[in-house]
Amino acid sequence: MNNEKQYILALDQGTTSSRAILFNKKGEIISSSQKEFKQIYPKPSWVEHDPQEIWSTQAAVAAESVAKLGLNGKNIAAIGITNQRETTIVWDISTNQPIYNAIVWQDRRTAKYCDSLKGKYSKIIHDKTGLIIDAYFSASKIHWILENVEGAREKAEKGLLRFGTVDSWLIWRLTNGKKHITDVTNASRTMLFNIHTLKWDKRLLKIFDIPKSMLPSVKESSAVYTKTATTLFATKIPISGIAGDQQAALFGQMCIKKGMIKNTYGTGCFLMMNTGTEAVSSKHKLLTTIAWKIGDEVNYALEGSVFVGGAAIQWLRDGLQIIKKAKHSEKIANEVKDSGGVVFVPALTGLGAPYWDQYARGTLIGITRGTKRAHIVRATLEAIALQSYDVIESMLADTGNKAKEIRVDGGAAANNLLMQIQSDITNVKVIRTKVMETTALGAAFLAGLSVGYWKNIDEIQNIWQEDASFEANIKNEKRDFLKKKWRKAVERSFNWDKN
Ligand SMILES: Nc1ncnc2c1ncn2[C@@H]1O[C@H](COP(=O)(O)OP(=O)(O)O)[C@@H](O)[C@H]1O
Ligand SMILES: O=P(O)(O)OC[C@H](O)CO
Repeated sequence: MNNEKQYILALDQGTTSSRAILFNKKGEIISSSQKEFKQIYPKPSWVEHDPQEIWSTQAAVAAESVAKLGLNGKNIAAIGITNQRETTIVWDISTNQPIYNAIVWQDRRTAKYCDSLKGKYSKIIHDKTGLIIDAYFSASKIHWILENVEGAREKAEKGLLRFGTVDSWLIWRLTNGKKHITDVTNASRTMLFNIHTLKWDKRLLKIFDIPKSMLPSVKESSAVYTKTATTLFATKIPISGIAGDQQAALFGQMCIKKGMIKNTYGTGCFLMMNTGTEAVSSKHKLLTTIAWKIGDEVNYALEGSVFVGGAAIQWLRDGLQIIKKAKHSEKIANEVKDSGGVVFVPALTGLGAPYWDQYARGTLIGITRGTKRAHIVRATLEAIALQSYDVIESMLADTGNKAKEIRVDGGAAANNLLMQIQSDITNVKVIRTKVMETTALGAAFLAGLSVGYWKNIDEIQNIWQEDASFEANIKNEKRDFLKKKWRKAVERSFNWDKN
């Protein structure tokens, strides 16, 4: 193998776009391509994607990222796959066609069905899967397809249907229908997988009435699973890493030791803490999930998601129209030294972890005649940090750990003031990584490890680099004051939309 001309190709299939990124040995991006695809909203609260478009955009960016540097398949040492999680695709192996659109993780059509399971099954499902019963996860979406797509149930009983999260679907296509596999991280988001035994769970399959023949075989996150067919690239390339996008980001941030935390500030904020080889059951409504399995060792994580993170800044821009660009929020918020008593709870779509109140609504409170635009913008940055703090505090309470640092990435992590506020409020050092594409980087690391592109995790750890760090710089009284006001405001946002 000529190492100088060998790269790792990461396929990052996200909720709004498909990306392909080529990394070199130093973990640097040498090429990338991205294509957005259609969001389909057939009814309020329903969200779908066209699985064929997921595949065609992903294949197109993969080819483009390689071709634009004049490279070809021979220059790719391995492919790593990372993906939007929970999104559910069911296809028919006799036609090789999906029988319905992909039902996206955000889709709420199965909320009532999930509610009907709660009384009887909450504990057993939580004990086995680490998850809280919700329409978010794949199981109820598969159930819906089997119940609502004509002929689906009969086909499933005959063994003709396959289910996959997006990683499985991409691998099915990359191998021309030869491999039906997934990895433990994606399996752990289906609500059908026992995260302790690492097996599909018979009882859960019965509860959701799903035949086992539909499910992929479950692999570790870093291993040579198969090679690509020669349709996309003329050469057969090993596929050797798979992880759901938040888990891949945790790995890309090299949060490999127990207690390490990452926060991705995108539309929402996705927080994860590595809990080592122990699956910690949360007392604060966080999810327990598999971080990765490498060799025989499984690492677990606690996860908490904040629904509205950077999206609060989008709302200032597009809804209130008090800023022109997201990045202006930093300069404007810096015009004032604090929010002047204004607190904003951006519960625009309810509140996620650790509150889980779907009826909470946005609450802007503490306004006086002296309130200016800058106070509201600053309160919005504070809100992103305070929501993240709530999740981190829950993680620390669940584990008894002390946080040494928080590693951050995502679009809004570019905002230095937000990062400073995060450190001030949490009283923990915040470290922004140099390669902000940590999700793709994580998938590349997992793929590169199993083909020997990188020798071991120690070698990868030396690649990970910090861009900037932020240390807490406020007095305890001010921190306590901010938290106290925040709690008061959050309470006022609860249940607002309930009759
Ligand atoms: N400088 C900034 N300050 C604050 N928020 C920002 C900044 N730049 C981008 N954002 C916010 O970050 C989000 C985009 O981040 P990104 O990681 O691309 O999100 P996603 O992957 O969820 O689409 C948007 O919600 C945007 O409002
Ligand atoms: O595609 P993203 O980055 O919005 O991530 C989606 C998550 O995996 C959903 O759980």
